[in-house]
Amino acid sequence: MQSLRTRSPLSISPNSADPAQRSKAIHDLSKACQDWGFFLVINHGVSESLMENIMEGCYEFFNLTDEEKKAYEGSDVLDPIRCGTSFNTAKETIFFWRDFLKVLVHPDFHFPDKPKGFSELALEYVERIREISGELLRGISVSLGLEASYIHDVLNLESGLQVFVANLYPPCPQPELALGMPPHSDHGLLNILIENGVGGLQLLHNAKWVNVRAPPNSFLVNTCDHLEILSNGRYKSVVHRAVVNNATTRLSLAVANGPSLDTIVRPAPGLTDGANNPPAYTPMKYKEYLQLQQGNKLDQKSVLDRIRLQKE
Ligand SMILES: O=C(O)CCC(=O)C(=O)O
Ligand SMILES: [Fe+2]
Repeated sequence: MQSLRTRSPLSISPNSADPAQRSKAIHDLSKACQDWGFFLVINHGVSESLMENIMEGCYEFFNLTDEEKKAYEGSDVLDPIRCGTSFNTAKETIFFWRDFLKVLVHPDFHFPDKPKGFSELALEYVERIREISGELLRGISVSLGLEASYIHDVLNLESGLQVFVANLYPPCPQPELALGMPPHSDHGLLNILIENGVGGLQLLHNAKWVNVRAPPNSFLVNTCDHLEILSNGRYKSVVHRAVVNNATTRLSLAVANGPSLDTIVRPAPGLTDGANNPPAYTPMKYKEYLQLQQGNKLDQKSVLDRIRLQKE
């Protein structure tokens, strides 16, 4: 797997003092986005203890009683706090071997008030993730030949949507008959994931499933549908899934970073030209896209396929 071994995400900042290091990092970033759509960020400056404590908070949340968790169930896909099983049990006939907690944490911060202290930790964690995501998106803008602040400005990241998603996959007696999460791509711009050292994530690369691990203290980042739209298909979102095992509980924590809900997203005009490279996706408001994806069965890249203009 491609790994982005920068000294810190800051070293890809266009304002970095060392131009050679900066251009190497941007080149690596561009290659990682094009070749794999998944990469590791190490030496990112987020403390080990914050990463451990936030995972611990997730375990404790899932260990609350069913009664306590019921208060956070939610009903609408845009409810600020939702927890449950599978992905969307209203639409699925076969459920997935997964418990989840999904919380909207930006532009307004929401969070369950239990377990004690979890909310304060989460606030600190998602702020750090937003800094890393913002820095990576500056590098990605430059790698696409755009102004460093292009993605931030055009997609209104000042009020960008950030979603905290904890996934718990308990041991499954017949793992070969079940999936934790079905093949899908993610809706936003960049997802940033950590896990508890138990494998299970797989990505589709050249029509084969490849196992992916996020080593301790690293972030596993993947490019999502709205980066594919904005880059007019240059950086594709990658289909991935979670498999389960019969021995150990797996916990993953993904933070989704996307445009603001009211932004209409379209391919960057600077990356299209009339005849040779016309816009390949219909503009759509991010909120509508999200409602379509979260309100249905999770199915490969089905929502992106609906707005694709040139069929692949
Ligand atoms: O658990 C995992 O590793 C995958 C989670 C995931 O794909 C997601 O939350 O979108
Ligand atoms: Fe995902």
